[in-house]
Amino acid sequence: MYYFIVNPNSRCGRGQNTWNKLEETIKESGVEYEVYFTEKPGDARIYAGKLTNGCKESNVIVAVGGDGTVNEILDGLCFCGSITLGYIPAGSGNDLARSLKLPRNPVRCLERILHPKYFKLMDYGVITYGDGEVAHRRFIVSAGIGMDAAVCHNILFSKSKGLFHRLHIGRLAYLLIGIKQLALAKPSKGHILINGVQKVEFNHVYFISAHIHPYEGGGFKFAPGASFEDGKLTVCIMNNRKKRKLVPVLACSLLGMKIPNTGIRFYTCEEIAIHMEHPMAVHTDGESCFCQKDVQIRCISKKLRVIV
Ligand SMILES: Nc1ncnc2c1ncn2[C@@H]1O[C@H](COP(=O)(O)OP(=O)(O)OP(=O)(O)O)[C@@H](O)[C@H]1O
Repeated sequence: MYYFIVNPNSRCGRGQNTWNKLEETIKESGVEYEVYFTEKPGDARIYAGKLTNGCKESNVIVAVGGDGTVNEILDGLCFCGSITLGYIPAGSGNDLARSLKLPRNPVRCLERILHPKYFKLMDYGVITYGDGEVAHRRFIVSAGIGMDAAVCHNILFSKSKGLFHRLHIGRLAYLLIGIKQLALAKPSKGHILINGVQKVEFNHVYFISAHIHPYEGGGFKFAPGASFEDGKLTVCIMNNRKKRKLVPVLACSLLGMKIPNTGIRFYTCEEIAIHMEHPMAVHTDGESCFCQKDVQIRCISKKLRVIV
């Protein structure tokens, strides 16, 4: 059985257009399917939970939307039966699709899902945060604290996002908001604890992101070495006394060029605890986890079966 969970509002309405293009092909294929449309944030998580809770059958859950929709679905999944995830990108950033090199044409993506040849057992991450009531949230692409998350928060609440998408210059919105956040960003002191044993202190951290996949923020290749099959997080730490040194790092990440090694450090680990002296914005797959001083992030190895 195929269950499609569609965010009709992803990329300011593109999700609905994408679904309209897909539906005819699905009907023609004769497969058994059901479709669920999200109406608000959180719906995809609820649908994914209801569809998989206690289910022992072999089902395919197909996300139609952006990285945020896949994030919610992954977060809601119950891994009790044989669950396979399919993804048809219809978002703004589409970092997961970029990493998996999925076809841009949604019908071609659908055909791969209806006639799958390749599956991958993929890692995912879990971020834990909160002082009183501790929250856990899964992520598929990356989670981070600091400037990158502030950009995500800004995009989520930006009024001009819709206009940029209607003009087909959505990536420009990310870039402009990124430049604004870079201008506003204030570094923090902080430290990390890698795999519970290695402590590293930092004096001027702008952001720390932990990656399962190399890209985040709509095409910034912050973690070129990240692999979704190694059971490890690639952690990227932007730490520099001079803010201007971050500009070439950000430019090279966006252009997919080799990142200069001044101001950026990488670690590979199964888990990391991050402490910042000041509360900073936190994101998972571009979705807000508010502002936090402490977060723990770990990698769950090869648990998610995905059609690629
Ligand atoms: N019907 C809906 N109306 C408004 N928001 C929704 C709806 N369904 C889901 N959402 C929320 O929309 C947000 C963004 O969704 P999604 O990630 O799919 O699209 P996007 O932001 O355009 O793409 P990307 O994350 O790749 O940049 C998520 O936070 C999700 O919870």
